[in-house]
Amino acid sequence: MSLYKPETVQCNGETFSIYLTEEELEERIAELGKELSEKYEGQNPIFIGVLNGAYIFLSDLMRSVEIPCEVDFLKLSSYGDEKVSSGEVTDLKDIDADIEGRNVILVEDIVDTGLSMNYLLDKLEKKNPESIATVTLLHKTEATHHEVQLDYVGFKIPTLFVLGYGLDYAQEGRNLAQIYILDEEDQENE
Ligand SMILES: O=P(O)(O)OC[C@H]1O[C@H](OP(=O)(O)OP(=O)(O)O)[C@H](O)[C@@H]1O
Ligand code: HPA
Repeated sequence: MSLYKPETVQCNGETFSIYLTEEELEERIAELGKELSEKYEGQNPIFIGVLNGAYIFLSDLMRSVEIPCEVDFLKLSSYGDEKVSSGEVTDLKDIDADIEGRNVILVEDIVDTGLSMNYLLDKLEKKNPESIATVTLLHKTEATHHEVQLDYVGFKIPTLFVLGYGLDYAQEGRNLAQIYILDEEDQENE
């Protein structure tokens, strides 16, 4: 299979450079899968992926987990076509599964301001699961100003816009096989 992984990429007129390679992603996701397999042995956890961004990460993460598990999805939006959060979360789809009494693993592609994760935790806790753990591939540590519980973090990253491996800029770029970052100078000039 050939993967789409150029050194730099133009998206909506802006230039992004490679930040995390396919190998780095694979290695870290295998580690996370191993940790989750050990932690949830015998518990049949349910992974809940947050559409759209988390679909590629979730698919790789689940396939690195070596215990019985299930999956469901919900869908939110707060960025629209912009690089900054609108500050409001729009619910676009709820989960179908009944998670009462279940061990839930909530999977995000990125925690930026923390608004979405904070909102999701509140929403899922009301459904009375046995436990909720959170996993995010990327965490913009210095940008997060909402209170969030983060249990498993793939990579801590700077406050710069990123793209690829499920993450978009105005819906483009999700099919890139690696993570790309906007040049710091370009971001500062905005
Ligand atoms: O921590 P925050 O500032 O809330 O940002 C994180 C959220 O932003 C992105 O979703 P987006 O609203 O862009 O929708 P998408 O997943 O469909 O791209 C991402 O997938 C997270 O859900
Ligand atoms: O840096 C980002 N890139 C893509 N989507 C996002 N959603 C929040 N932050 C980001």
